[in-house]
Amino acid sequence: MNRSTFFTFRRIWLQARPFWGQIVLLFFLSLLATPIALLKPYAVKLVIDSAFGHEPLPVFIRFFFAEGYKFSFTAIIFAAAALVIITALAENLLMLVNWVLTTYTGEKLVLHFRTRLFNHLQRLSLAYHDTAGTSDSLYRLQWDTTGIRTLLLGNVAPLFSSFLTLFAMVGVIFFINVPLAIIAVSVIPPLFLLIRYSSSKLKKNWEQVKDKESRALSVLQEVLTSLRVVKAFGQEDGEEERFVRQSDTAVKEQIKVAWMAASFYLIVGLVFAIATALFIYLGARYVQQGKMTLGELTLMLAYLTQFFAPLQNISKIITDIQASMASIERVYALLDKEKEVKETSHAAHLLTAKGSFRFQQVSFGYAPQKQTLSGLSFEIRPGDRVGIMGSTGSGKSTLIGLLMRFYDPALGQIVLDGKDIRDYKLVDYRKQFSLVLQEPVLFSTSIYENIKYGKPEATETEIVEAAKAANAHEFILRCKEGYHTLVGERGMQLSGGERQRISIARAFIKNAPVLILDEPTSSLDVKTEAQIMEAMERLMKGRTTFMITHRLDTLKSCNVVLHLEKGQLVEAVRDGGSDFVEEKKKEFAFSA
Ligand SMILES: Nc1ncnc2c1ncn2[C@@H]1O[C@H](COP(=O)(O)OP(=O)(O)OP(=O)(O)O)[C@@H](O)[C@H]1O
Repeated sequence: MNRSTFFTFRRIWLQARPFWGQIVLLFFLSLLATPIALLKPYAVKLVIDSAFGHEPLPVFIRFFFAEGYKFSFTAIIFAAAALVIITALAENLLMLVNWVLTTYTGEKLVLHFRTRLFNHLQRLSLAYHDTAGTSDSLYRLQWDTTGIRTLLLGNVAPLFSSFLTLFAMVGVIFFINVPLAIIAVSVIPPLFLLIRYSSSKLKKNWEQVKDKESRALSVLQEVLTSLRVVKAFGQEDGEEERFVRQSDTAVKEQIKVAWMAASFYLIVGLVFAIATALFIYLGARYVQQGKMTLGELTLMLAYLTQFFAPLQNISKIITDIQASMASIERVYALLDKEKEVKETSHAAHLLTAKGSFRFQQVSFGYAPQKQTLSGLSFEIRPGDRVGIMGSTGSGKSTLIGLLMRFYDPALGQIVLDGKDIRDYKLVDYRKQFSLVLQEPVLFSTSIYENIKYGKPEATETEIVEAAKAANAHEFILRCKEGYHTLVGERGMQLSGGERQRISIARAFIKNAPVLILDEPTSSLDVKTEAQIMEAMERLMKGRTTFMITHRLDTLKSCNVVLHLEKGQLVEAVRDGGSDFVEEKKKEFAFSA
């Protein structure tokens, strides 16, 4: 085991801390399997050597019989039959307890690991998610996390008990016959060399399989979440082909792994067969020469199979461990990704901000070599209504991303109420914002729950008030189940205007001092837009508002206008909104 594998094992063991008790108990239960395995073939030896032959009964069986019955034929075959039943009963009882405890511990272990990853994923920066995409994270969350169950319960615990059974078997067969035992044990060194060689290769292949499978899943996810576009462009067959192509590469990798594992087992089987052949040849000679009884040979042969069983188990488990380790390492690779926006050690609590912002020479780029925003400086007072305009790709959404601390500036600083925003607790800071997007995001639950999302402790009266303020109450009452109507995945069962009104109600109920509006009416018809603008006017009152818009008329209601081009602030106008807009209108008419 190299250093990094050892380190990963240590992390896994620490991760499983709440379940140490159960894991250790499972381990002890598995130890009971060894004496049972040793007792199982003993009944046949009793019948051959003691019932038909003249060997005395072993002490531990003689103990159960009255003096006169110790050597009778009936007593011996009765003892053999009883031994079969008792060992079978013990074996099955053990299996039952093992099964239940393994399922319980395994499911809890995975859930615990999955929750930790989910928690981390939600806090990873948007920059990470934008680059990695959701399906890879989903695959790691759903499939790779199960590696911890397979490793600790399906691999490591059985590995220990297999080793113990192996040692016990070695002891027993050496006790019965030394030369035969040497033949049996001679398979161990070549077997371990083989395991060492193939397990490192298998691990690399398993990593490839996981990677390819996660890519195939990403095609599925992309298509299922964009079905409208796929259907509209009649691309169903094309997408199917893309899915099959991606899945095919995963299948090819799987086949490679299967080939490697199967060839490995083939060689292992061959090694065992050669040892067994030698064993039978020598054993038969010993019986012929009277050096051992037939019962002993039968018992040795049974032990030989039982000696090979843990060895076979060990080789299988060590190769299986590679798959679990590949999965777990993928999970840890995600857990090790630093949350990009971090609080400073002295981050302060913030209850309700006044809402004044200052950008000081702020620069930012998604990639280190390319600046998306450069040297932005401006000042916003509490209650300002800030319109952000600029051509597409000029950096408006990026500016909002920085404002909400989805990203941190590479240079410069953003100050809220006189303090760098990095010096506030992140949770408190984000509570200062309400967000209304062009494409409102709703969750697949009821209208009621979607509004409540803005304030989980809200009462029913507050929810209805918020809906009224958002001009949403009437349409909600017209829905079949009123506030308890389900909105479908991402709110798809509602119209764009209805979704927007719910998202405004959600912003109302949050009652945050800063409001972000990202072109909230640009995808609506004129009548709906008027109703929504009216609700929005109410929402903006008394809050610092940042509004991204391409519409010059919307800018008229703003007292500050920021004009971005190519990541730079080309104009910042205060209290000249109308004149500025008229000027721009002329400019655009001229350039058109
Ligand atoms: N997650 C991202 N990773 C890398 N580059 C990005 C990312 N998001 C945006 N960009 C790039 O940053 C630049 C500014 O994008 P941004 O979305 O801020 O512009 P915008 O002004 O809001 O555009 P639009 O009006 O079209 O929405 C663009 O060149 C864009 O390609």
